[in-house]
Amino acid sequence: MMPTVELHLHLEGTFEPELIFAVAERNGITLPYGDIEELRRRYEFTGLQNFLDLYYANMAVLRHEQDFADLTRAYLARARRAGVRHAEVFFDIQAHTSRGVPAEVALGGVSEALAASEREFGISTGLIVTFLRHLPAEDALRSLEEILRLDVPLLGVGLCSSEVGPAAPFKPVYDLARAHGLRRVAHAGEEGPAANVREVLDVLGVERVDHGIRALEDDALVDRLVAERVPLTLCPLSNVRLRVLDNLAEYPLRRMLERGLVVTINSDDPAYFGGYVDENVRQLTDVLGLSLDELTTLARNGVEAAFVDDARRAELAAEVTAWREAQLAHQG
Ligand code: HPA
Ligand SMILES: [Zn+2]
Repeated sequence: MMPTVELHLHLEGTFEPELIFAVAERNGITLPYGDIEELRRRYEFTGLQNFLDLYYANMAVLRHEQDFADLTRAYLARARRAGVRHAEVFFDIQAHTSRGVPAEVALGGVSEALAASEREFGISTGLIVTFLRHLPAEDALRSLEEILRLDVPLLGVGLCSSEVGPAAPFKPVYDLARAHGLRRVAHAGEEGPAANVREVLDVLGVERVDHGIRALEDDALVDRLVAERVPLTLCPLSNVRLRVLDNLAEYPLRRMLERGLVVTINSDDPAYFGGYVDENVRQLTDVLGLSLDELTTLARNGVEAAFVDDARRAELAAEVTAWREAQLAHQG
């Protein structure tokens, strides 16, 4: 199994139908679907918004600290089987506080599970709180101020949800994050144009771009991303399911690698999009015929793009090299 760094993963997007039903039941909540099969039949999306509607509806059964811990542990257990060695996970805190779950309850459960991850699953972790672009930026700022007062280890901040309206109003959020030594990422160039990628780089000062696939529409921007080695966290199965692309065969991965973009493969919302990171890599490898060199580059890009210290980066890099050598020995 290829050792993998996962950098674009929404914890709420790992909420599998079986666990949704189990958590709903123990919380005394009746779901608007009769059974798991009926829920699964809704997993046909026409675009980002139509997916987000279901994603927000399902996460509303999460109420107690244990629910958030169970969600996080279930992801980590599955990620381990996918070869994930380091994960920087997104958590949509406002999607929980806005429906009355206290930030300390939601973050308490998530961070408890993340803190045990190295010991339980051998996966080092970091927590990135992602603010919702469809809500006012003032709400995000208040939310970050509240989180900073809590005793929760935080790696960074991000921005997600519908890619409509400018990102610029979120600048105070990113400035505050930077002042507190937090790392900064944002979704851009998924459904929105390349100009959105420029905006999060120039105005928010992000260090990685989540998705960013539509940056390809702007040659000068691509040159800049290459020159500055700004990583793009790609999510191939997500892009196909949300109709950013028609099918995986059209995925411009090889073009991006040949251009020298620091691209990484990730799963986004694997419970909704048909596969965890191993499945994303497997399907891309089958459809595009990725070589061992290309897979190695993808794995090394993940190591480069991770927000880890030098010691952890060296360990992760050594695992990739050991995997590559085992593959070469196997081929030879
Ligand atoms: O793919 C996505 N895009 C934007 N916001 C999201 N929140 C969960 N998944 C996504
Ligand atoms: Zn995402």
